Amino acid sequence: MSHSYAIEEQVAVAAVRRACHLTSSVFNRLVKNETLTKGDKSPVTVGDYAAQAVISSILHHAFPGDPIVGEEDASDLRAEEGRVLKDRIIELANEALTAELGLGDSTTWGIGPGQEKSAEELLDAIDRGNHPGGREGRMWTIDPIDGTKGFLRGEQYAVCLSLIVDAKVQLGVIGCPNLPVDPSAPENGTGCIFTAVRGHGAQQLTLNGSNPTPLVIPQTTPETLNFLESVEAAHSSHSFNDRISSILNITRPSTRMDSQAKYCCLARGEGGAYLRMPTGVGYREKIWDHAPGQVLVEEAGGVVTDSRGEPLDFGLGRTLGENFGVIAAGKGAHSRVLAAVQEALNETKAKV
Ligand SMILES: Nc1ncnc2c1ncn2[C@@H]1O[C@H](COP(=O)(O)O)[C@@H](OP(=O)(O)O)[C@H]1O
Ligand SMILES: [Mg+2]
Ligand SMILES: [Mg+2]
Ligand SMILES: [Mg+2]
Repeated sequence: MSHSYAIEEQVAVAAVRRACHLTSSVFNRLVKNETLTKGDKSPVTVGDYAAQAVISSILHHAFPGDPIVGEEDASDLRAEEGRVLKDRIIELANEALTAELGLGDSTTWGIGPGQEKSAEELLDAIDRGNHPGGREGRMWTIDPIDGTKGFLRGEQYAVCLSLIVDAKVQLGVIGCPNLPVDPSAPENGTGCIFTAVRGHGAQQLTLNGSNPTPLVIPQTTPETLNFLESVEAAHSSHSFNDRISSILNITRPSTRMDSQAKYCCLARGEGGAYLRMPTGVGYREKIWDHAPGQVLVEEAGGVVTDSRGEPLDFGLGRTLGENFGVIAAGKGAHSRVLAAVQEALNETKAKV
């Protein structure tokens, strides 16, 4: 029997719950100057920084020796111009670390409610996410807000955490505060957590940690297959997906959604395939954007590969290396989508 990672899962779910509490409460209070534009032109908010500080602090308490590959770093906050932003982040992180969320008496693993931390401790917690990644040993990935653009629009985003051991994702936890608990009754409320442990299945919980429901991707027929894709046209090629839809005679329009909520929806049978093909050359996909989603979909019975049909390699560092895109789908659908993708790629090559 494979390792159950029971303590890791408990700590990871608690950390994601605290971070989701933070991001959903900050959204309505977010003011104009609380968002920065990073060097790569992408946005980052006080919510991203504070959520990484919270998750990293909880992981450090429970597993002090484990390295972390986190999206954000605190260098902009340590500069004098970052003072106001920093003070706000410290306030938000401490609010989330000390909140009574009904996680029980969990002082042993530091899942709180804990003590307030100093600014220096919280900036250091953010910067502990600077691990370069690699092929050996245990490491966590944190994407404190995946789909920051969706978060800013009030649409989908996800708080994403994974544990990678010797380049294999063993545990994935994804919190989706804005995702309907029951897709067939969206009026019944939003807020879900998805968890998966390799060899032990995938499940959905409510945001307060209750109602565990096992997830299995249903069979799709040509009539029910459709694509999940990014909202942002710069993140994946919409026109390529249209081409694949037409090769496969798919008439249902693609469902556009930000973040790894796409992997979560796929895992619970909303949408038959997630296709993310590069829009140009040069961008390398980050491991924190795919690690928890990959184990979740695989444990729900699906398949995740690149456009060559190769598994994603989480042992290359902070990125997945040269970008061959991502195809995630249920078992039957995956081979059909992969064949169509390869056909479309060959057509393009033949034209050049
Ligand atoms: N040119 C590009 N191609 C593909 N992904 C990109 C990209 N630029 C940014 N991204 C990534 O796309 C993620 C969002 O994916 P999606 O479009 O599925 O919502 C971003 O995560 P963050 O929002 O965490 O920064 C970012 O890492
Ligand atoms: Mg980002
Ligand atoms: Mg991301
Ligand atoms: Mg992010």
